Amino acid sequence: MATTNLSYYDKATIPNAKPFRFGIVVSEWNPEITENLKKGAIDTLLNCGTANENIISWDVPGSFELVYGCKKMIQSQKVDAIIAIGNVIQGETKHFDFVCEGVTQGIVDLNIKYDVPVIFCVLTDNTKQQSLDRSGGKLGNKGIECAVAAVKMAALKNIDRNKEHIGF
Ligand SMILES: Nc1c(NC[C@H](O)[C@H](O)[C@H](O)CO)[nH]c(=O)[nH]c1=O
Ligand SMILES: CC(=O)[C@@H](O)COP(=O)(O)O
Repeated sequence: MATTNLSYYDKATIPNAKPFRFGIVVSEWNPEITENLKKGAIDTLLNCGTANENIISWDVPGSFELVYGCKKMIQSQKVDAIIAIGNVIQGETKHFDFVCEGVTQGIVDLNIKYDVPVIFCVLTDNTKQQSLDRSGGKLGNKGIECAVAAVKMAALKNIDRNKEHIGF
């Protein structure tokens, strides 16, 4: 059964994003999809109070390189959360499986190793239509969903700071 719409959120349930700085790492494979995911994410971060100058975005060649790009961003930038954006579409061979497995486990590993939440915004679809439907189509935009997750996780990361300062 197809998923529910990915784009609905209630701002009242989301911490104020003003204090936070966000990283976005974007795969250049399937740019028609990943650029829409990126736009949805940025629009949502701004709508939740993030200052434009507090969003830093890097591109990497493919979803498999998202792991290294996120690691490099964690090591060199002061960010409160990172959104890893990619789109892997099934081809003729098992390559899809290995790319998806690699980026998935790699992002899990980053969340374990470092104290910066990395949000999994990678569409792993059987067809391009499934990707279109989830990047601004009839099922919404996963970039919006992941930006909301990034704001909530940034607040959790800073839970020990003054609570009213981060909107609890
Ligand atoms: N087929 C897709 C790829 N493949 C490229 C890999 O991500 C990687 O860049 C390459 O194996 C070199 O290390 N990447 C996607 O993001 N989406 C695809 O559909
Ligand atoms: C999903 C992919 O990795 C893309 O490179 C398609 O690969 P293939 O058609 O060779 O399986």
